[in-house]
Amino acid sequence: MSDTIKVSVIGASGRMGSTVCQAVEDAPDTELVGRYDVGDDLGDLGGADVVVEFSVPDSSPANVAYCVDRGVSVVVGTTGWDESRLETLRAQVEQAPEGTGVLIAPNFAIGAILMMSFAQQAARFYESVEIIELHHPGKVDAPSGTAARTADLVGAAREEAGLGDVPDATTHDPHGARGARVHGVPVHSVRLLGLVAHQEVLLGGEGEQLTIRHDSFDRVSFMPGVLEGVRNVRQHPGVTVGLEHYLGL
Ligand SMILES: NC(=O)C1=CN([C@@H]2O[C@H](COP(=O)(O)OP(=O)(O)OC[C@H]3O[C@@H](n4cnc5c(N)ncnc54)[C@H](O)[C@@H]3O)[C@@H](O)[C@H]2O)C=CC1
Ligand SMILES: O=C(O)C1=N[C@H](C(=O)O)C[C@H](O)C1
Repeated sequence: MSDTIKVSVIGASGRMGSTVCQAVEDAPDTELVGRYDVGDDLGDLGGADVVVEFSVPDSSPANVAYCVDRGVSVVVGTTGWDESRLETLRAQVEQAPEGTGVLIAPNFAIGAILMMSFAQQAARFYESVEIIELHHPGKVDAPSGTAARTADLVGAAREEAGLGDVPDATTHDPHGARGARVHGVPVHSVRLLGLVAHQEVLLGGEGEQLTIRHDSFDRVSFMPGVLEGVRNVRQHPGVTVGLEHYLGL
């Protein structure tokens, strides 16, 4: 392997993809060799060592499979990777050339990764928990991948601690005002002009509340994490979910 990592970006015209192209061009140890967006022939992926994929939930699995089939490791930021999609991907990676790695990260911002970890740690101490995620109105998926992952981590920690359902007397909710339930955790999605990506985890106990909040004010907040993924994905063969596994968290 040479020192410079050749990187192609799929979804390169999008909000995230274009920011990633700039970050790859600016970093001293990466070279941008391909930009692909909807309708483009992925061809030989520009001869990339690593592909970064930020497209849409319904297209991401096919894009990632294309790379994996060719033994090209992928850093995936696109959301929507539920357990059944992950299972299919794991089977594809098993058939791929040895050493192929895929990193699927619902959120690359260090603060968001810490927020999820803190929420997971705190979950067993509180009877009540709710998640509020707030994003720009251009976002196509709800709840956010970060909120879904946080709810999974918190829900699993609650189960392990023997906590039951969150206390909630609601019996009449004709408009769905109590939000969605993900792994038993109420999740509320806000879409508002001016926002980028924000989340609060509210934990409530008798006479107290703990609020864990993270804000991404700019998409540059995701770039150190994306580059960390690019630099390390080939040393992590197979499928890894969450950048925390590369950070020793
Ligand atoms: N993991 C993370 O840290 C973050 C993840 N995201 C996720 O990244 C994804 C993209 O977000 P944005 O950039 O804001 O969306 P966007 O809508 O600005 O960009 C998506 C791009 O993908 C392209 N595209 C659509 N279908 C395609 C296909 N079949 N092949 C190649 N390109 C295709 C679109 O033309 C567009 O240019 C979303 O799933 C979002 O939730 C967003 C921010 C951070
Ligand atoms: O679409 C976005 O913008 C974001 N998507 C990811 C998600 O769904 O969690 C990460 C971050 O919240 C920004």
